[in-house]
Amino acid sequence: MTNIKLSEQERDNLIKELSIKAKDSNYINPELYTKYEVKRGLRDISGKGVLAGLTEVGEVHAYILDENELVPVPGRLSYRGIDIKEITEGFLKEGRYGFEETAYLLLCGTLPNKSVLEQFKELLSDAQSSKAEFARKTVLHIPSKDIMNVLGRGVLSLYSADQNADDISIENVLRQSIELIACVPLIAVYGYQAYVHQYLNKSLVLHSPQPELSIAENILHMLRPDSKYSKLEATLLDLSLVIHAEHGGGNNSTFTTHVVTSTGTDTYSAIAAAIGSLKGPRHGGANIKVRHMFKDIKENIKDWNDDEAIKNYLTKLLNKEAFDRSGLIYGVGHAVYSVSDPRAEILKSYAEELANEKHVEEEFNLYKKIEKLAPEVIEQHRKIYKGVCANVDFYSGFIYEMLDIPEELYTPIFAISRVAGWCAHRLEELTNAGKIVRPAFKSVAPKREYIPMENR
Ligand SMILES: CC(=O)SCCNC(=O)CCNC(=O)[C@H](O)C(C)(C)COP(=O)(O)OP(=O)(O)OC[C@H]1O[C@@H](n2cnc3c(N)ncnc32)[C@H](O)[C@@H]1OP(=O)(O)O
Ligand SMILES: O=C([O-])CC(=O)C(=O)O
Repeated sequence: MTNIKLSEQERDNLIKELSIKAKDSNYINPELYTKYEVKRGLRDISGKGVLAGLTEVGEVHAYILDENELVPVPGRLSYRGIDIKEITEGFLKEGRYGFEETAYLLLCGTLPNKSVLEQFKELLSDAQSSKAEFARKTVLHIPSKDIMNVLGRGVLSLYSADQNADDISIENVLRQSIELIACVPLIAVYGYQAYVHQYLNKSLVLHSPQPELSIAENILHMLRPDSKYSKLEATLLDLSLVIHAEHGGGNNSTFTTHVVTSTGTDTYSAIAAAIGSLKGPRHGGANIKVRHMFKDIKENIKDWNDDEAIKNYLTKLLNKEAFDRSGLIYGVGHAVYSVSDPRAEILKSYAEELANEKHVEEEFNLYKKIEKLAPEVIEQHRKIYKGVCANVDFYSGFIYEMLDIPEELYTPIFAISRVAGWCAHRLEELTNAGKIVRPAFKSVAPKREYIPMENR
Protein backbone atom coordinates (compact mmCIF):
# COMPACT_ATOMS: atom_id res chain seq x y z
CA MET A 1 0.00 0.00 0.00
CA THR A 2 2.83 2.39 0.80
CA ASN A 3 6.62 2.45 0.93
CA ILE A 4 6.73 4.36 4.23
CA LYS A 5 8.07 2.29 7.10
CA LEU A 6 7.14 3.45 10.62
CA SER A 7 9.06 2.51 13.75
CA GLU A 8 7.02 1.09 16.62
CA GLN A 9 7.33 4.40 18.48
CA GLU A 10 6.23 6.40 15.43
CA ARG A 11 3.29 4.09 14.93
CA ASP A 12 2.17 4.49 18.57
CA ASN A 13 2.47 8.28 18.34
CA LEU A 14 0.52 8.36 15.09
CA ILE A 15 -2.28 6.24 16.55
CA LYS A 16 -2.41 8.58 19.56
CA GLU A 17 -2.66 11.61 17.28
CA LEU A 18 -5.37 9.98 15.12
CA SER A 19 -7.31 8.96 18.22
CA ILE A 20 -7.44 12.59 19.36
CA LYS A 21 -8.90 13.56 15.96
CA ALA A 22 -11.35 10.63 16.12
CA LYS A 23 -12.45 11.64 19.61
CA ASP A 24 -12.91 15.31 18.67
CA SER A 25 -14.78 14.63 15.46
CA ASN A 26 -17.07 12.04 17.08
CA TYR A 27 -18.20 14.32 19.89
CA ILE A 28 -21.87 15.30 19.75
CA ASN A 29 -23.15 18.06 22.01
CA PRO A 30 -25.35 16.35 24.67
CA GLU A 31 -27.92 19.17 24.35
CA LEU A 32 -28.71 17.97 20.82
CA TYR A 33 -29.98 14.68 22.22
CA THR A 34 -32.50 16.66 24.28
CA LYS A 35 -33.32 18.99 21.39
CA TYR A 36 -34.18 16.11 19.03
CA GLU A 37 -35.75 14.03 21.82
CA VAL A 38 -33.41 11.13 21.17
CA LYS A 39 -34.26 8.14 23.37
CA ARG A 40 -30.69 7.48 24.49
CA GLY A 41 -30.14 3.80 25.20
CA LEU A 42 -33.65 3.40 23.78
CA ARG A 43 -34.95 4.66 27.12
CA ASP A 44 -37.38 7.52 27.80
CA ILE A 45 -36.62 10.38 30.15
CA SER A 46 -37.72 8.36 33.21
CA GLY A 47 -35.39 5.50 32.28
CA LYS A 48 -38.21 3.26 30.96
CA GLY A 49 -37.40 1.30 27.80
CA VAL A 50 -38.96 2.24 24.46
CA LEU A 51 -41.48 -0.44 23.51
CA ALA A 52 -39.75 -2.28 20.66
CA GLY A 53 -41.50 -5.62 20.53
CA LEU A 54 -43.85 -8.17 22.00
CA THR A 55 -42.86 -11.52 23.47
CA GLU A 56 -44.31 -14.54 25.17
CA VAL A 57 -40.92 -16.04 26.02
CA GLY A 58 -40.13 -14.18 29.23
CA GLU A 59 -41.49 -11.38 31.37
CA VAL A 60 -39.49 -9.01 33.56
CA HIS A 61 -41.80 -7.41 36.08
CA ALA A 62 -40.46 -4.50 38.12
CA TYR A 63 -43.17 -1.87 38.58
CA ILE A 64 -46.90 -1.27 38.53
CA LEU A 65 -48.85 1.66 37.13
CA ASP A 66 -50.75 3.59 39.75
CA GLU A 67 -52.79 6.46 38.28
CA ASN A 68 -50.25 6.77 35.48
CA GLU A 69 -47.33 6.79 37.98
CA LEU A 70 -44.72 4.04 37.78
CA VAL A 71 -44.43 2.45 41.21
CA PRO A 72 -41.39 0.17 41.66
CA VAL A 73 -42.14 -3.23 43.16
CA PRO A 74 -39.96 -6.25 44.04
CA GLY A 75 -38.77 -7.82 40.78
CA ARG A 76 -40.35 -10.95 39.32
CA LEU A 77 -39.27 -12.99 36.32
CA SER A 78 -41.31 -15.57 34.49
CA TYR A 79 -40.55 -17.93 31.64
CA ARG A 80 -43.53 -18.59 29.36
CA GLY A 81 -45.75 -17.18 32.10
CA ILE A 82 -44.36 -19.35 34.93
CA ASP A 83 -42.53 -17.61 37.78
CA ILE A 84 -38.87 -18.74 37.99
CA LYS A 85 -39.26 -19.24 41.73
CA GLU A 86 -41.95 -21.84 41.03
CA ILE A 87 -39.84 -23.41 38.27
CA THR A 88 -36.76 -23.75 40.48
CA GLU A 89 -38.72 -24.93 43.52
CA GLY A 90 -40.55 -27.41 41.28
CA PHE A 91 -37.62 -29.37 39.89
CA LEU A 92 -35.56 -29.07 43.08
CA LYS A 93 -38.42 -30.54 45.11
CA GLU A 94 -38.72 -33.38 42.62
CA GLY A 95 -34.95 -33.98 42.81
CA ARG A 96 -34.26 -33.26 39.09
CA TYR A 97 -31.86 -31.08 37.20
CA GLY A 98 -33.85 -28.27 35.61
CA PHE A 99 -31.88 -26.71 32.76
CA GLU A 100 -33.00 -29.16 30.05
CA GLU A 101 -36.69 -28.77 30.85
CA THR A 102 -36.24 -24.99 31.07
CA ALA A 103 -34.69 -24.97 27.60
CA TYR A 104 -37.62 -27.02 26.31
CA LEU A 105 -40.09 -24.66 27.99
CA LEU A 106 -38.44 -21.61 26.42
CA LEU A 107 -38.17 -23.10 22.92
CA CYS A 108 -41.49 -24.94 22.72
CA GLY A 109 -43.66 -22.91 25.09
CA THR A 110 -44.91 -25.60 27.51
CA LEU A 111 -43.50 -27.79 30.26
CA PRO A 112 -42.51 -31.19 28.86
CA ASN A 113 -44.01 -34.34 30.36
CA LYS A 114 -41.67 -37.15 31.37
CA SER A 115 -41.42 -38.90 28.01
CA VAL A 116 -41.15 -35.68 26.01
CA LEU A 117 -38.36 -34.51 28.31
CA GLU A 118 -36.52 -37.81 27.84
CA GLN A 119 -36.81 -37.43 24.03
CA PHE A 120 -35.59 -33.83 24.22
CA LYS A 121 -32.59 -34.88 26.33
CA GLU A 122 -31.87 -37.57 23.74
CA LEU A 123 -31.78 -34.89 21.03
CA LEU A 124 -29.36 -32.85 23.18
CA SER A 125 -27.00 -35.73 23.88
CA ASP A 126 -27.10 -36.85 20.23
CA ALA A 127 -26.03 -33.35 19.23
CA GLN A 128 -23.32 -33.37 21.89
CA SER A 129 -21.77 -36.60 20.72
CA SER A 130 -22.03 -35.83 17.01
CA LYS A 131 -20.49 -32.35 17.37
CA ALA A 132 -17.95 -33.02 20.18
CA GLU A 133 -15.10 -33.82 17.83
CA PHE A 134 -15.78 -30.74 15.70
CA ALA A 135 -16.01 -28.52 18.80
CA ARG A 136 -12.68 -29.87 20.09
CA LYS A 137 -10.93 -29.31 16.78
CA THR A 138 -12.28 -25.78 16.40
CA VAL A 139 -11.24 -24.51 19.80
CA LEU A 140 -7.93 -26.34 20.14
CA HIS A 141 -6.72 -24.81 16.92
CA ILE A 142 -6.47 -21.20 18.19
CA PRO A 143 -6.57 -21.01 22.02
CA SER A 144 -7.52 -17.69 23.56
CA LYS A 145 -7.36 -16.20 27.04
CA ASP A 146 -10.92 -15.02 26.57
CA ILE A 147 -13.43 -17.86 26.45
CA MET A 148 -16.25 -15.56 25.26
CA ASN A 149 -14.11 -14.94 22.20
CA VAL A 150 -13.69 -18.71 21.82
CA LEU A 151 -17.47 -19.12 22.09
CA GLY A 152 -18.17 -16.52 19.41
CA ARG A 153 -15.69 -18.13 17.03
CA GLY A 154 -16.80 -21.64 17.96
CA VAL A 155 -20.44 -20.87 17.25
CA LEU A 156 -19.56 -19.25 13.91
CA SER A 157 -17.46 -22.25 12.94
CA LEU A 158 -20.40 -24.63 13.57
CA TYR A 159 -21.83 -23.08 10.38
CA SER A 160 -19.24 -25.07 8.38
CA ALA A 161 -20.38 -28.32 10.00
CA ASP A 162 -24.02 -27.68 9.08
CA GLN A 163 -25.19 -28.87 5.65
CA ASN A 164 -28.30 -26.68 5.93
CA ALA A 165 -26.85 -23.67 7.73
CA ASP A 166 -28.75 -20.89 5.93
CA ASP A 167 -32.24 -22.39 6.10
CA ILE A 168 -34.26 -20.15 8.43
CA SER A 169 -37.41 -22.29 8.51
CA ILE A 170 -38.66 -22.85 12.07
CA GLU A 171 -37.97 -26.57 11.81
CA ASN A 172 -34.36 -26.04 10.82
CA VAL A 173 -33.75 -23.22 13.32
CA LEU A 174 -35.21 -25.36 16.11
CA ARG A 175 -32.78 -28.17 15.18
CA GLN A 176 -29.90 -25.68 15.18
CA SER A 177 -31.07 -24.26 18.52
CA ILE A 178 -31.02 -27.69 20.18
CA GLU A 179 -27.58 -28.34 18.74
CA LEU A 180 -26.31 -25.00 20.03
CA ILE A 181 -27.70 -25.57 23.54
CA ALA A 182 -25.87 -28.91 23.51
CA CYS A 183 -22.61 -27.72 21.95
CA VAL A 184 -21.92 -24.33 23.52
CA PRO A 185 -20.98 -25.97 26.87
CA LEU A 186 -18.46 -28.17 25.03
CA ILE A 187 -16.92 -25.21 23.20
CA ALA A 188 -16.64 -23.28 26.50
CA VAL A 189 -15.03 -26.08 28.51
CA TYR A 190 -12.71 -27.27 25.74
CA GLY A 191 -11.82 -23.64 25.10
CA TYR A 192 -10.89 -23.31 28.76
CA GLN A 193 -8.81 -26.51 28.68
CA ALA A 194 -6.99 -25.27 25.57
CA TYR A 195 -6.28 -21.97 27.35
CA VAL A 196 -4.95 -23.73 30.47
CA HIS A 197 -2.71 -25.91 28.32
CA GLN A 198 -1.42 -23.13 26.08
CA TYR A 199 -1.07 -20.26 28.54
CA LEU A 200 -0.64 -21.95 31.94
CA ASN A 201 1.52 -24.84 30.73
CA LYS A 202 -0.73 -27.51 32.20
CA SER A 203 -1.66 -30.89 30.72
CA LEU A 204 -4.44 -30.87 28.18
CA VAL A 205 -7.57 -32.48 29.67
CA LEU A 206 -10.26 -33.53 27.18
CA HIS A 207 -13.11 -35.59 28.60
CA SER A 208 -15.94 -36.55 26.26
CA PRO A 209 -19.46 -35.59 27.35
CA GLN A 210 -21.47 -38.49 28.79
CA PRO A 211 -24.98 -38.98 27.38
CA GLU A 212 -26.52 -39.95 30.74
CA LEU A 213 -25.36 -36.72 32.43
CA SER A 214 -27.22 -33.41 32.57
CA ILE A 215 -25.63 -30.36 30.94
CA ALA A 216 -24.52 -29.03 34.36
CA GLU A 217 -22.99 -32.39 35.28
CA ASN A 218 -21.26 -32.64 31.92
CA ILE A 219 -19.70 -29.20 32.41
CA LEU A 220 -18.18 -30.32 35.73
CA HIS A 221 -17.23 -33.73 34.36
CA MET A 222 -15.38 -32.19 31.37
CA LEU A 223 -13.83 -29.43 33.47
CA ARG A 224 -12.29 -31.43 36.30
CA PRO A 225 -9.22 -33.54 35.46
CA ASP A 226 -10.56 -36.32 37.75
CA SER A 227 -14.16 -35.75 36.50
CA LYS A 228 -15.39 -35.66 40.12
CA TYR A 229 -18.13 -33.39 41.42
CA SER A 230 -20.64 -33.51 44.22
CA LYS A 231 -24.42 -33.58 43.84
CA LEU A 232 -24.58 -30.14 45.51
CA GLU A 233 -22.09 -28.65 43.00
CA ALA A 234 -24.03 -29.97 40.00
CA THR A 235 -27.35 -28.87 41.54
CA LEU A 236 -26.14 -25.29 42.09
CA LEU A 237 -24.58 -25.02 38.64
CA ASP A 238 -27.81 -26.34 37.10
CA LEU A 239 -29.85 -23.84 39.14
CA SER A 240 -27.61 -21.05 37.93
CA LEU A 241 -28.12 -22.17 34.32
CA VAL A 242 -31.88 -22.11 34.84
CA ILE A 243 -32.06 -18.61 36.29
CA HIS A 244 -29.74 -17.07 33.67
CA ALA A 245 -31.58 -18.61 30.70
CA GLU A 246 -33.94 -15.81 29.75
CA HIS A 247 -34.70 -12.18 30.49
CA GLY A 248 -37.29 -10.84 28.08
CA GLY A 249 -36.63 -9.32 24.67
CA GLY A 250 -35.10 -6.01 25.71
CA ASN A 251 -31.85 -7.04 27.38
CA ASN A 252 -28.93 -6.11 25.17
CA SER A 253 -27.91 -9.58 23.98
CA THR A 254 -31.47 -10.78 23.32
CA PHE A 255 -32.31 -7.55 21.57
CA THR A 256 -29.15 -8.09 19.51
CA THR A 257 -30.54 -11.52 18.59
CA HIS A 258 -33.79 -9.88 17.44
CA VAL A 259 -31.96 -7.18 15.47
CA VAL A 260 -29.60 -9.59 13.73
CA THR A 261 -32.33 -12.20 13.15
CA SER A 262 -34.52 -9.56 11.50
CA THR A 263 -32.05 -9.34 8.61
CA GLY A 264 -32.77 -12.96 7.65
CA THR A 265 -29.24 -14.12 8.45
CA ASP A 266 -28.26 -17.58 9.71
CA THR A 267 -28.57 -18.84 13.29
CA TYR A 268 -24.80 -18.98 13.91
CA SER A 269 -24.32 -15.32 12.94
CA ALA A 270 -27.19 -14.22 15.21
CA ILE A 271 -26.01 -16.19 18.24
CA ALA A 272 -22.36 -15.15 17.77
CA ALA A 273 -23.50 -11.52 17.80
CA ALA A 274 -25.45 -12.10 21.02
CA ILE A 275 -22.35 -13.65 22.62
CA GLY A 276 -20.40 -10.51 21.72
CA SER A 277 -23.04 -8.40 23.43
CA LEU A 278 -23.22 -10.52 26.57
CA LYS A 279 -19.46 -10.26 27.06
CA GLY A 280 -19.69 -6.55 27.84
CA PRO A 281 -19.00 -5.57 31.48
CA ARG A 282 -22.31 -3.67 31.69
CA HIS A 283 -24.14 -6.87 30.77
CA GLY A 284 -23.13 -10.50 31.45
CA GLY A 285 -19.44 -9.62 31.70
CA ALA A 286 -20.24 -7.91 35.00
CA ASN A 287 -20.00 -11.23 36.88
CA ILE A 288 -16.24 -11.48 36.42
CA LYS A 289 -15.84 -7.75 37.10
CA VAL A 290 -17.65 -8.23 40.42
CA ARG A 291 -15.12 -10.87 41.48
CA HIS A 292 -12.19 -8.68 40.51
CA MET A 293 -13.77 -5.67 42.21
CA PHE A 294 -14.14 -7.68 45.42
CA LYS A 295 -10.48 -8.75 45.26
CA ASP A 296 -9.61 -5.06 45.07
CA ILE A 297 -12.00 -4.17 47.90
CA LYS A 298 -10.50 -6.85 50.13
CA GLU A 299 -7.01 -5.57 49.44
CA ASN A 300 -7.96 -1.95 50.11
CA ILE A 301 -10.30 -2.17 53.08
CA LYS A 302 -8.78 -3.51 56.28
CA ASP A 303 -11.90 -3.64 58.45
CA TRP A 304 -14.75 -5.23 56.50
CA ASN A 305 -17.20 -4.02 59.14
CA ASP A 306 -16.25 -0.36 58.75
CA ASP A 307 -19.18 1.16 56.85
CA GLU A 308 -17.42 4.51 56.40
CA ALA A 309 -14.32 2.90 54.84
CA ILE A 310 -16.56 0.87 52.51
CA LYS A 311 -18.55 3.96 51.49
CA ASN A 312 -15.33 5.86 50.82
CA TYR A 313 -14.09 3.09 48.59
CA LEU A 314 -17.43 2.90 46.73
CA THR A 315 -17.31 6.67 46.23
CA LYS A 316 -13.84 6.29 44.75
CA LEU A 317 -15.24 3.68 42.37
CA LEU A 318 -17.92 6.12 41.19
CA ASN A 319 -15.35 8.90 40.87
CA LYS A 320 -13.17 6.68 38.66
CA GLU A 321 -10.43 6.71 41.30
CA ALA A 322 -10.36 3.01 42.14
CA PHE A 323 -10.32 -0.45 40.55
CA ASP A 324 -10.82 -0.29 36.75
CA ARG A 325 -11.67 3.44 36.82
CA SER A 326 -14.83 2.92 34.79
CA GLY A 327 -17.01 4.73 37.34
CA LEU A 328 -19.16 1.63 37.87
CA ILE A 329 -19.95 -0.49 40.89
CA TYR A 330 -20.37 -3.86 39.24
CA GLY A 331 -23.24 -6.19 40.10
CA VAL A 332 -25.40 -3.27 41.20
CA GLY A 333 -28.06 -1.44 39.20
CA HIS A 334 -30.36 -2.65 36.47
CA ALA A 335 -32.13 -1.18 33.48
CA VAL A 336 -35.51 -2.49 34.72
CA TYR A 337 -35.35 -3.74 38.31
CA SER A 338 -35.03 -1.23 41.11
CA VAL A 339 -36.34 -2.81 44.33
CA SER A 340 -34.87 -6.28 43.74
CA ASP A 341 -33.72 -8.71 41.06
CA PRO A 342 -35.38 -12.05 41.87
CA ARG A 343 -32.37 -13.97 40.53
CA ALA A 344 -29.98 -12.14 42.87
CA GLU A 345 -32.25 -13.11 45.77
CA ILE A 346 -32.17 -16.78 44.80
CA LEU A 347 -28.39 -16.70 44.34
CA LYS A 348 -27.91 -14.84 47.62
CA SER A 349 -29.69 -17.54 49.63
CA TYR A 350 -27.46 -20.25 48.08
CA ALA A 351 -24.36 -18.07 48.51
CA GLU A 352 -25.15 -17.85 52.23
CA GLU A 353 -25.63 -21.60 52.55
CA LEU A 354 -22.40 -22.36 50.69
CA ALA A 355 -20.44 -19.68 52.56
CA ASN A 356 -21.44 -21.25 55.87
CA GLU A 357 -20.44 -24.65 54.62
CA LYS A 358 -17.09 -23.40 53.27
CA HIS A 359 -16.44 -21.17 56.33
CA VAL A 360 -16.22 -17.93 54.35
CA GLU A 361 -19.04 -16.19 56.22
CA GLU A 362 -16.93 -13.05 56.62
CA GLU A 363 -16.72 -12.63 52.86
CA PHE A 364 -20.46 -13.25 52.49
CA ASN A 365 -21.05 -10.51 55.10
CA LEU A 366 -18.88 -8.16 53.05
CA TYR A 367 -21.06 -8.90 50.01
CA LYS A 368 -24.17 -8.13 52.06
CA LYS A 369 -22.66 -4.85 53.23
CA ILE A 370 -21.78 -3.75 49.70
CA GLU A 371 -25.24 -4.80 48.53
CA LYS A 372 -26.72 -2.46 51.15
CA LEU A 373 -24.28 0.46 50.90
CA ALA A 374 -23.70 0.63 47.12
CA PRO A 375 -27.26 1.78 46.26
CA GLU A 376 -27.00 4.54 48.90
CA VAL A 377 -23.70 5.77 47.46
CA ILE A 378 -24.90 5.53 43.84
CA GLU A 379 -28.04 7.49 44.69
CA GLN A 380 -25.88 10.23 46.22
CA HIS A 381 -23.68 10.55 43.14
CA ARG A 382 -25.86 9.79 40.12
CA LYS A 383 -29.21 11.00 38.84
CA ILE A 384 -31.44 8.04 39.70
CA TYR A 385 -35.04 7.83 38.47
CA LYS A 386 -35.76 4.56 40.16
CA GLY A 387 -33.84 2.75 42.92
CA VAL A 388 -30.82 0.53 42.37
CA CYS A 389 -30.35 -2.98 43.71
CA ALA A 390 -27.99 -5.94 43.40
CA ASN A 391 -28.43 -7.70 40.05
CA VAL A 392 -27.96 -11.31 38.94
CA ASP A 393 -24.21 -10.80 38.45
CA PHE A 394 -23.62 -9.73 42.06
CA TYR A 395 -23.53 -13.11 43.81
CA SER A 396 -22.97 -15.51 40.89
CA GLY A 397 -19.17 -15.22 40.76
CA PHE A 398 -18.91 -15.71 44.54
CA ILE A 399 -20.92 -18.93 44.18
CA TYR A 400 -18.80 -20.09 41.24
CA GLU A 401 -15.64 -19.44 43.22
CA MET A 402 -16.97 -21.52 46.10
CA LEU A 403 -17.80 -24.25 43.57
CA ASP A 404 -14.19 -24.06 42.35
CA ILE A 405 -15.21 -22.98 38.85
CA PRO A 406 -12.44 -20.97 37.15
CA GLU A 407 -13.19 -17.28 36.68
CA GLU A 408 -12.52 -17.51 32.93
CA LEU A 409 -15.79 -19.46 32.72
CA TYR A 410 -18.04 -17.11 34.71
CA THR A 411 -19.42 -15.17 31.73
CA PRO A 412 -19.31 -18.22 29.41
CA ILE A 413 -21.59 -20.05 31.88
CA PHE A 414 -24.04 -17.16 31.49
CA ALA A 415 -23.80 -17.61 27.70
CA ILE A 416 -24.23 -21.42 27.91
CA SER A 417 -27.50 -20.75 29.70
CA ARG A 418 -28.74 -17.71 27.73
CA VAL A 419 -28.33 -19.53 24.38
CA ALA A 420 -31.69 -21.12 25.24
CA GLY A 421 -33.35 -17.71 25.65
CA TRP A 422 -31.67 -16.24 22.57
CA CYS A 423 -32.81 -19.19 20.43
CA ALA A 424 -36.38 -18.93 21.76
CA HIS A 425 -36.44 -15.24 20.83
CA ARG A 426 -34.96 -15.99 17.41
CA LEU A 427 -37.77 -18.45 16.78
CA GLU A 428 -40.29 -15.84 17.95
CA GLU A 429 -38.77 -13.14 15.73
CA LEU A 430 -38.79 -15.45 12.70
CA THR A 431 -42.37 -16.50 13.39
CA ASN A 432 -43.83 -13.03 13.81
CA ALA A 433 -41.84 -10.04 12.73
CA GLY A 434 -40.86 -10.17 9.08
CA LYS A 435 -39.71 -6.56 9.36
CA ILE A 436 -36.05 -5.54 9.45
CA VAL A 437 -35.18 -3.64 12.67
CA ARG A 438 -34.09 -0.21 11.56
CA PRO A 439 -34.43 2.77 13.92
CA ALA A 440 -33.65 6.31 12.80
CA PHE A 441 -30.48 8.34 13.38
CA LYS A 442 -30.57 12.05 12.74
CA SER A 443 -27.45 13.50 11.17
CA VAL A 444 -26.26 16.63 13.00
CA ALA A 445 -23.12 17.09 10.92
CA PRO A 446 -22.71 20.41 9.11
CA LYS A 447 -22.64 20.11 5.29
CA ARG A 448 -19.12 20.33 3.85
CA GLU A 449 -17.52 20.30 0.42
CA TYR A 450 -15.16 17.59 -0.77
CA ILE A 451 -11.65 19.16 -0.98
CA PRO A 452 -9.23 17.87 -3.64
CA MET A 453 -6.02 16.41 -2.18
CA GLU A 454 -3.76 19.29 -3.31
CA ASN A 455 -5.93 21.87 -1.46
CA ARG A 456 -6.14 20.15 1.95
C1 LIG B 1 -27.18 -9.49 33.30
C2 LIG B 1 -27.10 -8.01 33.35
O1 LIG B 1 -26.88 -7.41 32.36
S1 LIG B 1 -27.38 -7.26 34.84
C3 LIG B 1 -26.43 -5.75 34.76
C4 LIG B 1 -24.96 -6.04 34.91
N1 LIG B 1 -24.17 -4.83 34.86
C5 LIG B 1 -23.55 -4.31 35.95
O2 LIG B 1 -23.62 -4.87 37.05
C6 LIG B 1 -22.71 -3.08 35.73
C7 LIG B 1 -23.06 -2.00 36.74
N2 LIG B 1 -24.36 -1.48 36.51
C8 LIG B 1 -24.60 -0.59 35.50
O3 LIG B 1 -23.70 -0.20 34.75
C9 LIG B 1 -26.01 -0.08 35.31
O4 LIG B 1 -26.74 -0.25 36.50
C10 LIG B 1 -26.75 -0.80 34.16
C11 LIG B 1 -25.96 -0.68 32.86
C12 LIG B 1 -26.95 -2.27 34.46
C13 LIG B 1 -28.12 -0.15 34.02
O5 LIG B 1 -27.90 1.18 33.73
P1 LIG B 1 -29.10 2.19 33.54
O6 LIG B 1 -30.17 1.53 32.79
O7 LIG B 1 -28.53 3.44 32.99
O8 LIG B 1 -29.61 2.34 35.02
P2 LIG B 1 -30.32 3.58 35.70
O9 LIG B 1 -31.22 4.29 34.74
O10 LIG B 1 -30.90 3.07 36.97
O11 LIG B 1 -29.07 4.50 36.03
C14 LIG B 1 -29.18 5.84 36.38
C15 LIG B 1 -27.80 6.41 36.52
O12 LIG B 1 -27.08 5.69 37.54
C16 LIG B 1 -25.90 5.15 37.01
N3 LIG B 1 -25.67 3.82 37.58
C17 LIG B 1 -26.55 2.82 37.67
N4 LIG B 1 -25.95 1.75 38.21
C18 LIG B 1 -24.68 2.10 38.45
C19 LIG B 1 -23.58 1.41 38.99
N5 LIG B 1 -23.67 0.14 39.37
N6 LIG B 1 -22.42 2.07 39.12
C20 LIG B 1 -22.33 3.36 38.72
N7 LIG B 1 -23.33 4.06 38.19
C21 LIG B 1 -24.50 3.42 38.06
C22 LIG B 1 -26.15 5.02 35.52
O13 LIG B 1 -24.95 5.01 34.78
C23 LIG B 1 -26.97 6.28 35.27
O14 LIG B 1 -26.12 7.39 35.27
P3 LIG B 1 -26.00 8.34 33.98
O15 LIG B 1 -27.39 8.85 33.75
O16 LIG B 1 -25.02 9.37 34.41
O17 LIG B 1 -25.53 7.45 32.88
O1 LIG C 1 -32.44 -7.23 31.36
C1 LIG C 1 -31.32 -6.69 31.27
O2 LIG C 1 -31.14 -5.54 30.82
C2 LIG C 1 -30.10 -7.40 31.70
C3 LIG C 1 -30.34 -8.67 32.44
O3 LIG C 1 -30.60 -8.70 33.62
C4 LIG C 1 -30.26 -9.93 31.70
O4 LIG C 1 -30.13 -9.93 30.47
O5 LIG C 1 -30.34 -10.99 32.34
